[in-house]
Amino acid sequence: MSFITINNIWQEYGDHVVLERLNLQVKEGEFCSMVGASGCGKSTFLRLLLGQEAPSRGSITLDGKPLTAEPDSSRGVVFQRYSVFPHLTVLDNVTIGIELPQSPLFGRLFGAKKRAAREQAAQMLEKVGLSHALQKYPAQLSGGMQQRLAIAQAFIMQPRVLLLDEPFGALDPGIRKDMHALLLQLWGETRMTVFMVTHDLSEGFNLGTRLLVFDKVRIDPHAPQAYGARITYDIPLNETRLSALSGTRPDNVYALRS
Ligand SMILES: Nc1ncnc2c1ncn2[C@@H]1O[C@H](COP(=O)(O)OP(=O)(O)OP(=O)(O)O)[C@@H](O)[C@H]1O
Repeated sequence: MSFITINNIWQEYGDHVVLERLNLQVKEGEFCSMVGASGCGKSTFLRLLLGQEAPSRGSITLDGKPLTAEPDSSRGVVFQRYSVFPHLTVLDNVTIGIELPQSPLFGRLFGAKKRAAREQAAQMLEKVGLSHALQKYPAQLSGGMQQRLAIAQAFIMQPRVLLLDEPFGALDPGIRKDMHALLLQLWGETRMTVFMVTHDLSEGFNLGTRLLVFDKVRIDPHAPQAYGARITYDIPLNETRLSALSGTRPDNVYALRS
């Protein structure tokens, strides 16, 4: 059964058609890698999935219901350059991701619950290689470390849908490999549905269970903005990996098993 259904969506800004006739059905737990030429609308598509923008035409449904206008905790996101909370330490930046859903009113936990949340956050930060920087502030971190902090922040929330916009682009190759392994591990454990934009084809092929290629099929040389991109290829990948995910997604899993 389709979890996310994209029904003939178009996105236009004035007379600039960015996306046209996009149709897609995604089952829960799929990992969609998305590639395409620069400027063809991949990030725009992510914003539509996030609910940050509404499509000019067409509809998106999640679990059979229209996407809510405002992003909520069911959808987590990592942009290529993510802004973490500058006034919070590394540890607090991740702990708050556990605190907010459990204490929406105060945004804070106390006592034993707070200690457990900090412990989980510290474990996640260890997985992204930041255990030595728990008490630092984002401004004291390198760009790659800030990006890993952003990744830890998104992963700890374990959203139902994880939207990744070139999340590993700024990382060194060795660290990128570690992050790939971590993402696949968390995806396997939580059955998140993942949409990941990448410019690195091998990354797209290696991680995804599906590769979506965005491209224009119609081009008017006199009016380059008259036609938008659509999904021109939809290639199944790593199918055994998807079928290995059995059962239903556990609710409220904040503890990460290693
Ligand atoms: N709010 C907006 N208003 C006007 N034009 C926009 C808006 N948002 C995006 N665009 C245009 O839509 C086109 C697609 O942009 P988008 O960032 O989605 O592409 P992309 O495929 O993610 O590119 P890249 O791979 O370089 O990140 C661009 O030409 C951009 O200028």
